Amino acid sequence: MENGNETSLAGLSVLVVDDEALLRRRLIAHLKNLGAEVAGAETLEAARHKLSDTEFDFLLLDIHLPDGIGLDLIREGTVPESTGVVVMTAQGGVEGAIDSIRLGALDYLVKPFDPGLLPLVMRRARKMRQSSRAAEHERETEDGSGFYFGDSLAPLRERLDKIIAADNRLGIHLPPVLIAGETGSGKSTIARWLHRNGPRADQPMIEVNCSALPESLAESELFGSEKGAFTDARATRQGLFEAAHGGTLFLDEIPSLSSGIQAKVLTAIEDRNIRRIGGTRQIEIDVRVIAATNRDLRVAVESGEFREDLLHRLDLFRLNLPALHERGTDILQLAERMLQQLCKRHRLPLRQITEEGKRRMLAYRWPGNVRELAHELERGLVFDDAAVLDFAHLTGGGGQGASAATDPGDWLNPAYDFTKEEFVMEDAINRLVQLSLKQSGGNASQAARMLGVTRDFIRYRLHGDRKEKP
Ligand SMILES: Nc1ncnc2c1ncn2[C@@H]1O[C@H](COP(=O)(O)OP(=O)(O)OP(=O)(O)O)[C@@H](O)[C@H]1O
Repeated sequence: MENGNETSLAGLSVLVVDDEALLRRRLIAHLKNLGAEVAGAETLEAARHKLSDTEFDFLLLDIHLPDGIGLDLIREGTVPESTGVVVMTAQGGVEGAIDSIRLGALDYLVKPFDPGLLPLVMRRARKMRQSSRAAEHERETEDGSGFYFGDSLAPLRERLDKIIAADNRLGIHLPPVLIAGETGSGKSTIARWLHRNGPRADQPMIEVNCSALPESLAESELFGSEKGAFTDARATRQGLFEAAHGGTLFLDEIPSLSSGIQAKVLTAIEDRNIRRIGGTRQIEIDVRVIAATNRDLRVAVESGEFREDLLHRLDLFRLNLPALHERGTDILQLAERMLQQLCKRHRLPLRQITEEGKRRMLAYRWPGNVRELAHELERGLVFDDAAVLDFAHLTGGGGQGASAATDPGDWLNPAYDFTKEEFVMEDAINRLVQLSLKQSGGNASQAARMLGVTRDFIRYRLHGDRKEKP
């Protein structure tokens, strides 16, 4: 499907839902051989679980399942709009196939079929999706994929639309995009949104968590290796830049890459070609790089952890995602939408959040951002029997808790009650450091001067989870 290889499904994820174990295994093995990431489910219920955890590019769906009709997954809205559905029907089941097309399935296959047809069917289905995408994009108010923008992310949405318009004009050699935001604020989700709503939606998007990539493997993973390049290189291996050719490569936590690899990434972006380890040939690539970071890259440049030249190259289109606690009352709308989805997933009646609960949610710092909100809601739903959610435990402080001061000045307020608020000195220091960095525009030296501490102190506080204090 990319790199001119008509049958490759590299970069695509597929869920195969069929209760016939043999056929399911055969399809899974075949799709895996073609490079796809594949999961299987034998019942509707198992499919619901998989679909609620992962967003698949394709759903290969049998119509008759032991616990119901496969099409129910589309009817009940369990299948996200971004997932292309291809229905598998038994001979004579054409009516079901027609029903499924009416419901929005992209294609159908009559059993028994040759699994070799799958790449062709998927390519055709993706083409159909692409042509309806422009209209879909127009229709989307918030976001068809469940991403909630709200008022606070309206400027971000505008910026995304501008990037997509520029991408549509350019077609090839799309400039890199940098997404900055605290952990759990939605960087990966926005990267996927951009890919799915842009002109490369029918091409692969490959996601790499750079912090999980051991340094020894990073180069071969990203750029590939020729046979014999090193002891274990028994065959030529394509790197992820090549695998993402024509599509998007998402480099999450990009500052985790070593300086040497950062330099290679810069060359790949600038020269639009790569060289595999042990290879002499330059291989042309057309990859849109989206990089994400939860760190202030200017601070990382100052401390020598990030290459300034790469920052300049990436910083052309920057998307800053605000922390959840900066999103005002949007947090309540987001929580309500997530609650609806969770209740549906756990088959629970819809629960309301009390006024007090809302107040607590607005006051809380949410250090884990939207991810933490999702966990809190799920915890409340699954472990609390109460008919309403009031988030009483959020007042417990717990270091980064709700009722701690919302700005450091509160600690100096005579009304501030240290016995009730469970004041945590570490938290206070970290927040002072964050505040000074914010006011100095991320300049660690200036922030250090403001607080009367050394620059190292700021640095160690920023990366305290990875390095010891001085
Ligand atoms: N605006 C949003 N609307 C709906 N869901 C969201 C939104 N933002 C984030 N989420 C959800 O919050 C969770 C965390 O988002 P995501 O993984 O994109 O964050 P991240 O910034 O990439 O995190 P990390 O820094 O840890 O990589 C995901 O489950 C995502 O679906």
